[in-house]
Amino acid sequence: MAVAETAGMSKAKLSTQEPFLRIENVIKRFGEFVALKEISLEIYPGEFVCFLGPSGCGKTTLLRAIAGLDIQSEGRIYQNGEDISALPPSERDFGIVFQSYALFPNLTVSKNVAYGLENRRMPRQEVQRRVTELLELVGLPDQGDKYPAQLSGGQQQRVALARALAPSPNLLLLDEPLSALDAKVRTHLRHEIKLLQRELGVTTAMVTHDQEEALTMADRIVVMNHGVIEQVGTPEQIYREPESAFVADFIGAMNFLTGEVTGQDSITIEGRQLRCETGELAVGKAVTLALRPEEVEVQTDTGAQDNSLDLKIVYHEFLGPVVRLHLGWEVGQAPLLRLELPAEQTRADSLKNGAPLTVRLPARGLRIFGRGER
Ligand SMILES: Nc1ncnc2c1ncn2[C@@H]1O[C@H](COP(=O)(O)OP(=O)(O)OP(=O)(O)O)[C@@H](O)[C@H]1O
Repeated sequence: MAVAETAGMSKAKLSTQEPFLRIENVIKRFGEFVALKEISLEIYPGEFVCFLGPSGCGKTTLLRAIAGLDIQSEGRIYQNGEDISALPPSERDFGIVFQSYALFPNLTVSKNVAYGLENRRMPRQEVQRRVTELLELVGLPDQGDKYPAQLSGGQQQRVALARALAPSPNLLLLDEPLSALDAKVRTHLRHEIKLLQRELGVTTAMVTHDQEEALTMADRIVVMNHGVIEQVGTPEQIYREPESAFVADFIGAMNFLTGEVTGQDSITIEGRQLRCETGELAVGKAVTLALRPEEVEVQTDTGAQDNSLDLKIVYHEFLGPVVRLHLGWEVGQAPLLRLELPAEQTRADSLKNGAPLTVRLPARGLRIFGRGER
């Protein structure tokens, strides 16, 4: 099925396919406030796409526009080649799961799952067969006669998923489906939803503000901020090649250093010269350098090396498997960099606050953004 092919598909491959969902210049206003500012996006058959961003960035508004629950103020939405821009939700082809399970409390689990099918006047026997199939699919084969209040949060969310999938929609919309659950259940269900989505091959868009959720579940992540899309890419692209300082900061941990361009391959930070590809940037331009903590190298051999800095441990935190070090010029000053080292490879006596540490900032890891972009 399309899913196996879509997972990890390259950009080039994706663009040769017809998108299943095409969002074109969508604007959504609430009075004076513009929640979505000309959003354009294509989602391909069988893809699992996550809308990720901070609170208020517009991800739920975008999902609701796709569902027709909040019609966009401008722009068009096409699903499977059909212009659905003005269709009411009842005439669109999707299943949706909300954060709050939104099950009918007075109906049994089976009746909840059957709800959409009975509305479509499916014959009773067929409804029963489908409900049994769905409950098995979500791992609740024996719970049909219970009421929602008799189930745990995770189980209720499985029922909500079964209900959304019952009419075999071609599009599954998930609005923070896991955020009300405790951490262990969340991680487990994350994996199960992903497996189920692959098995069914249903095109899926999920809203989340949890970057780990997006990184582990999505084929592609749409990073949003203030009503615009900052970047669209595979989890790896988003993590390794952030296109803006916002994305670099929002996904994973990042060190930011302020500096100034001094040549085509050099930058200074606080008077120290670093080798770094600066491309077309003008000499004198103020920039922000970004480097992941795991890209900072501890220099053990003596002798001057490119891009090395003699720093001190300003403070450190023991996190079990790793020790997080905050490094700066002097103890008492704001730290400049942070990095993590495996706890078992670090001697406790070498980790005293104030202890000197020489680190290297490899040129290949340094990303440059214009100052003030964040
Ligand atoms: N019905 C509405 N009336 C007025 N403003 C709204 C309405 N719905 C959303 N907004 C505003 O639009 C912006 C985007 O809201 P949206 O719910 O899409 O954000 P979000 O990214 O999903 O955030 P969160 O993670 O907090 O749910 C917010 O500033 C919100 O206050």
